[in-house]
Amino acid sequence: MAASASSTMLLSSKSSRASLSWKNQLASTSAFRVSGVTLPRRSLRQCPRFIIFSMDAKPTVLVAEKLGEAGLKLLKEFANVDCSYNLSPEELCTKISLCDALVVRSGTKVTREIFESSGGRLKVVGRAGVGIDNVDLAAATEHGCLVVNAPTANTVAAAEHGIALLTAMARNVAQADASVKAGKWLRNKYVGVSLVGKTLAVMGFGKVGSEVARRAKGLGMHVIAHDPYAPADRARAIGVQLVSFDEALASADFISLHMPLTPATKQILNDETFAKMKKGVRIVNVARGGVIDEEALVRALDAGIVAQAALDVFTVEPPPKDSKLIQHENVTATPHLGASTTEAQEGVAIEVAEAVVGALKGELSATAVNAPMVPAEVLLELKPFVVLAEKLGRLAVQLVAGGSGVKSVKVTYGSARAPDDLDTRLLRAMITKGMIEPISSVFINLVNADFTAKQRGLQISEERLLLDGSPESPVEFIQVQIANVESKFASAISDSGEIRVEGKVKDGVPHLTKVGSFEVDVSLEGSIILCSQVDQPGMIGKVGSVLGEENVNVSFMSVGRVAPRKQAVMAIGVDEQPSKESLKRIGEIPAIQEFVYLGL
Ligand SMILES: NC(=O)c1ccc[n+]([C@@H]2O[C@H](COP(=O)([O-])OP(=O)(O)OC[C@H]3O[C@@H](n4cnc5c(N)ncnc54)[C@H](O)[C@@H]3O)[C@@H](O)[C@H]2O)c1
Ligand SMILES: O=C(O)[C@H](O)COP(=O)(O)O
Repeated sequence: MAASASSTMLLSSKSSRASLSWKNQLASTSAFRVSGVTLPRRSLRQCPRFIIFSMDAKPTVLVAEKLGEAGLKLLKEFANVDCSYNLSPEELCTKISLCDALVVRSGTKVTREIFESSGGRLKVVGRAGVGIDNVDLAAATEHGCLVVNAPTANTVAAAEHGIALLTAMARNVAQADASVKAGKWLRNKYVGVSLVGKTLAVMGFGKVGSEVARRAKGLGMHVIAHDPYAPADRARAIGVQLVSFDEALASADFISLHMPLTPATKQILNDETFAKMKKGVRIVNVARGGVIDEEALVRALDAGIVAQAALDVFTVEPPPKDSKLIQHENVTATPHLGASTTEAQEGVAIEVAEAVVGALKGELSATAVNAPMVPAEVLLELKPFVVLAEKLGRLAVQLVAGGSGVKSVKVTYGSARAPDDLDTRLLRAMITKGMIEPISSVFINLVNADFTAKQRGLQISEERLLLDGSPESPVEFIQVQIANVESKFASAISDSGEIRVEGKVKDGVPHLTKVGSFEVDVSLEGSIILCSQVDQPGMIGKVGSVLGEENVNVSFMSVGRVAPRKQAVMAIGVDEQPSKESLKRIGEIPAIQEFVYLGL
């Protein structure tokens, strides 16, 4: 098999200029990285197509917002880096078709138009921070683009800023500072409130929320938290009680917001919920502006329900200059500074650069936002089965008669592993890839496999068959069945009426071991010819000599039969594609009832 036909990278695109150039370079490359492991070139045939990347190629990374030096250095070691800040949406759309990865902070909207304008070249979006609400994840997934973020490096900075706002608000630091600078000395006006003994409700008890809680306890506050998804024992461990949303609102003197902006949290603080709060409550928001209905907050401030608010984030950033909220005397505002410490920015830059480089190298990222995370050791173990899965998908779909329309696919994994000890997402993605790519122009990868299958109305159900024996190998066999279709090779229809192909990995090489109800054994390394006939002597020789005359090398031959001299299926592995003329001659061999050539 030609290297260029089987080699591309994790997130490549059929139409990508970059992947074409990588493919060209692959032809002269002697080693490849597969999920962090360097493989010799001859291992290519056994590698899943979407996790290979040529170490010689240099992708292009567009850094659209200021990134810490250490991160830039990491990116430059691996890629051509274009730092272009303050691009207009139109300029970004123009540039993106020349880029394999894009790195942003919260200031760039990564819209559907950007993915569409990339022409399939954009493989990775790196968000140098936590929140990915500025990235159209659905569009990224549809375009097979991986989104990675930097979820941990700015946690402490955000928590510290939350505490800074909490204490500054309670003591009117910002307002008092402005008044002193204006030549005033208003000691009575800026009398604050104490924190000790007050109840703080942390809304969203994730990374930042729990760090805020820890620090607030150090200030002597009574801390409660609301988070429908947080484990109670994690809260208990730092002396925080998890409470319902309404209970948090009703009992808090201070509310600090730390949830992501999602459809469920959008404007979660609104007229109705402000009405449930203690009069004189104080609110801190270092999460996202959109979780507060800002007009309702102004009303609540005017009504004295909310005594003060300290806000780092806004629905529109920057907010309009004449915003009533910003201008409100009881509001302290900062320009989205939560993550802006020197330390956090260096950390975030390194975290995102590592994730982007890893993704471009074909490693499955630990910080992937729109793809399942498959740990490296699982990936390594599944590698040969991943190849098998794709090839079975390719075989199965080629056996479908034209006009049948594939709707329902059942995959059975025979395994001695406990059910929760086999992660099949990667295998499912490869079967999907094998089935869809030969019949469409879409390039399938782990990011878009399930989405694309769903979009095409392809239902893939999975079943585990628990086998006796050693669970050393993750999978004993994989069976792919396509229901409710006709086959162009009738013998591929099983006793139960579906097209069925089954395969195993033998000595690291994928083999086809069943077609319909016939047992065969042929290595899935080249392409395959399947013939059906009544079992009789001389058939292998007849077909072999037609192929030999054309110098087509036969790599494997195997005959599966119901019983001696009864119906049989002959599977022939070939290294080269036979000509139409040779295939016609095979079909004309009198004993052959039907045959099909299946490219892999
Ligand atoms: N201002 C800044 O510069 C800055 C810096 C860092 C993070 N952030 C923002 O802070 C927020 C939290 O970041 P994180 O790193 O802690 O994220 P995280 O994912 O660790 O925590 C978010 C928590 O919110 C919880 N949550 C989800 N829906 C909820 C709901 N309806 N009600 C209550 N809780 C809910 C989740 O269960 C999770 O525990 C994000 O919005 C992030 O973008 C802002
Ligand atoms: O979600 C985040 O990480 C913060 O909001 C930080 O955003 P920034 O990278 O734009 O500072």
